Amino acid sequence: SQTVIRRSGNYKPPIWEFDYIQSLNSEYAGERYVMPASKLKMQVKMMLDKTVEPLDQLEFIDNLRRLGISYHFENEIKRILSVINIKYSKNDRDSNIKDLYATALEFRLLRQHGFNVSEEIFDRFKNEKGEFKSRLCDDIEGLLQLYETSFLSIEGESTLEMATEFTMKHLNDQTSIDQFHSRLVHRGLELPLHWTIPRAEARWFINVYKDRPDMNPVLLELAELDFNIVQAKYQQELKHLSRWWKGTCLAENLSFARDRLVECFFWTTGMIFEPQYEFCRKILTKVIVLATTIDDIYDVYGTLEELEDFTRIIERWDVNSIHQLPDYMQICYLALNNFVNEMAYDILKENGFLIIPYLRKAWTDLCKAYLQEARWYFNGYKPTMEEYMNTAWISISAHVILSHAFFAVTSPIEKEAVQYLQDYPDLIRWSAMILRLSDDLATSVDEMKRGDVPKTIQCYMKETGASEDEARKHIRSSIREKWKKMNKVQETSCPLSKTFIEIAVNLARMAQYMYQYGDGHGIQNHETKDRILALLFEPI
Ligand SMILES: CC1(C)[C@@H]2CC[C@@]1(C)[C@@H](OP(=O)([O-])OP(=O)([O-])[O-])C2
Ligand SMILES: [Mg+2]
Ligand SMILES: [Mg+2]
Ligand SMILES: [Mg+2]
Ligand SMILES: [Mg+2]
Ligand SMILES: [Mg+2]
Repeated sequence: SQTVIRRSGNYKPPIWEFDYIQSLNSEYAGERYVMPASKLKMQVKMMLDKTVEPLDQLEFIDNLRRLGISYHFENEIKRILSVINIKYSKNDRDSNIKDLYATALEFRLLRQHGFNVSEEIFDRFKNEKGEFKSRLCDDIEGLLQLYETSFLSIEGESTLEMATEFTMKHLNDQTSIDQFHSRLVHRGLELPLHWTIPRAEARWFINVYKDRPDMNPVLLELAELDFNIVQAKYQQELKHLSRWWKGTCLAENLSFARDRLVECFFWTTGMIFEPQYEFCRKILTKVIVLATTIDDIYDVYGTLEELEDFTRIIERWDVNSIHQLPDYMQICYLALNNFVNEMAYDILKENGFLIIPYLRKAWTDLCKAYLQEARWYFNGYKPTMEEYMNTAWISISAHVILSHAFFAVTSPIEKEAVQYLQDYPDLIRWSAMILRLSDDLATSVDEMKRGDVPKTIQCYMKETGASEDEARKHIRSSIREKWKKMNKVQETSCPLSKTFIEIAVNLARMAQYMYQYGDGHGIQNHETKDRILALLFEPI
């Protein structure tokens, strides 16, 4: 047979090997810190109850969120915000004129917690021409709060749209501000709070909060202790997953593929961080590591004929035909089949609901999209932007990740919600689009070098004649537009749980986090390595 030329991704071996992961052993994993942590939580609850001034309550809540410990106080926070919301909606707001800082903070926290607030509240800060008053330029705290709040906007909210531009401009111009605020400003301009995953914010804000003159030592102590306890939990989960991954032998049998177990697990800690969702993180890590491997089969290694055969067998879900496949595809197919059956068994046992048809559909849709891209590549066809995006929002695998997440966190499983999910609702689509756009910004230059289907940047440049820089700028503004659609979806009622919606939104956040400095997943740049060290391996 003719010699087959196979591409290579030139992927480096994993940074963290099996033996290192198995050696992880944090003192915070034991019982020793359970009592001290619960004592500190009681103290914080009492402090929260004793806080009566609305602005103090809002700042307290915002600090709890940014320190990563608000999940312990959800009921208290909901109660406090409900009371504030009642006053807010009774038009009391005009009586005690709040400054921009308090107004923006209140708006952001109320909207974040699902209360219905209108951007008209900011009209008071505009001049007769409808622009923000120039005197606001010196109000750093106000500008910063308005900036962060503006990222919660939905389409049509022109005041918040204008607020983003206005605050970005004046925050960039700032010269004389104190160290604490300049760190918040720099951080926010790099990645807005609304786009940041909770764990990353917690690790960073704990350090900044520590230096604040008016910081609350009990809050700081609980934040540090809780961060370390949760991190130790992650390490236990990672050790278990690393044994599973080694047991599949996929890394050595498919050595052309990315071997990125830790990065795949890291994705899941950004998507759902609360300790009790261990099962979900384990499922999602397996989904992402399998998607990464299969993606490399289609993008790097498989011949078109092999890929056609693999896709056909996936479509039929026909384990009896895999003897026709080359060895590397047989073992990968069986790993996928075993994983799907294992998860389906767990869910059938727990919920009495058979999910195999739904998982099959997700993986089949993914492989068909992968095949479409491979056909374009091998035939040298350059898709239009529309053709590309119609396939690429599926090939980025977000719908697979989120379908599995749904079944992992939803109990009982209602048929109506399952059907709603099967049609890939807007929430899935916008999260997938942000993942796809972020991924293409970071990975497509290397993908073009090695040989791959033209991605968003290349399609846009071909279609409009734009330069690469203009294409990147267009994609970044397109990401902001997708966020407005996602912010809208969060408001509309749908049969999906708040927990699941948060996972979908966090997937978009995690995409921007992983790809902020280039391909953090495949190329393992030092920024992503440092972030994984800080979030998964190094206690505060
Ligand atoms: C989890 C993922 C987001 C999905 C599978 C691995 C990824 C990191 C990414 O990998 P990539 O090769 O960049 O995807 P694509 O560009 O080939 O679609 C696609
Ligand atoms: Mg203050
Ligand atoms: Mg390898
Ligand atoms: Mg691909
Ligand atoms: Mg790829
Ligand atoms: Mg890519």
